[in-house]
Amino acid sequence: MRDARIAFGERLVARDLTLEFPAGRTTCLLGRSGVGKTSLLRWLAGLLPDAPRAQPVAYMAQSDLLLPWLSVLDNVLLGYRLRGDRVALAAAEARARILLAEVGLADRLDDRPAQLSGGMRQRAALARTLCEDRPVVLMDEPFAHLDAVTRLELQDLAARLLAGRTAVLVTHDPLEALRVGHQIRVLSGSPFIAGPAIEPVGVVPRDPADPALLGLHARLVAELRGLAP
Ligand SMILES: Nc1ncnc2c1ncn2[C@@H]1O[C@H](COP(=O)(O)OP(=O)(O)OP(=O)(O)O)[C@@H](O)[C@H]1O
Repeated sequence: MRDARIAFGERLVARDLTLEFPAGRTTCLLGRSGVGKTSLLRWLAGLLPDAPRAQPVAYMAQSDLLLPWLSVLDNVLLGYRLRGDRVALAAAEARARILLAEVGLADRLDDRPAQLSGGMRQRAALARTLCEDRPVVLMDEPFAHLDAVTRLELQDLAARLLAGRTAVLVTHDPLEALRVGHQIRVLSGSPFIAGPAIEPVGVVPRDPADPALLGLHARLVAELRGLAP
């Protein structure tokens, strides 16, 4: 994005914003609550009035946006159903079943979203996003509300499935950014600016016990604590 402006009426979230999201890589966005992370994702998705029309993206919003009257499996396949491509739908169904097994919902395919816990709904939403075969994937706190072990497992899964795609992932967790991000940007200020790109070494998903990661984690936490909310 180049010289972009993000605003809601008088409220200026960002101006003259130039950011690069390397192709085929995952960029993680960190920043205090309210700084403008979701707004940036929505801008990238072409969902804000000032934003240019974007190419089709897979977008995982902060709320799971599952349709209550559809089963878990049908929710994951919703995009394919709406596009009405029967051939793509048949192929996607096999992929959806595998993904739902990988997020631990193999025995919940026929449940309605209301029958799931919050974390399960989030896992279903994650499966739906990853099932959409799109080159650009935008994810807003995809692993919030999950227990620590599930969170690590799904970070691994997402890192594997996002390989080769251009992904932008918003998170509040610096360690998560360090595990799955090829590039990390910290947003701060109002209107916000993005700090320099941090590019941890090693392949993703990185080992959370890697001492180099823990050093960077301490640095990121200190940086975030120093920022005004
Ligand atoms: N639809 C909207 N109308 C008016 N103001 C909005 C709208 N959406 C966001 N804002 C404002 O834009 C600013 C950035 O909000 P945004 O949701 O992008 O922050 P965030 O960094 O994603 O926060 P959080 O981490 O809490 O989700 C906030 O001041 C918010 O009030």
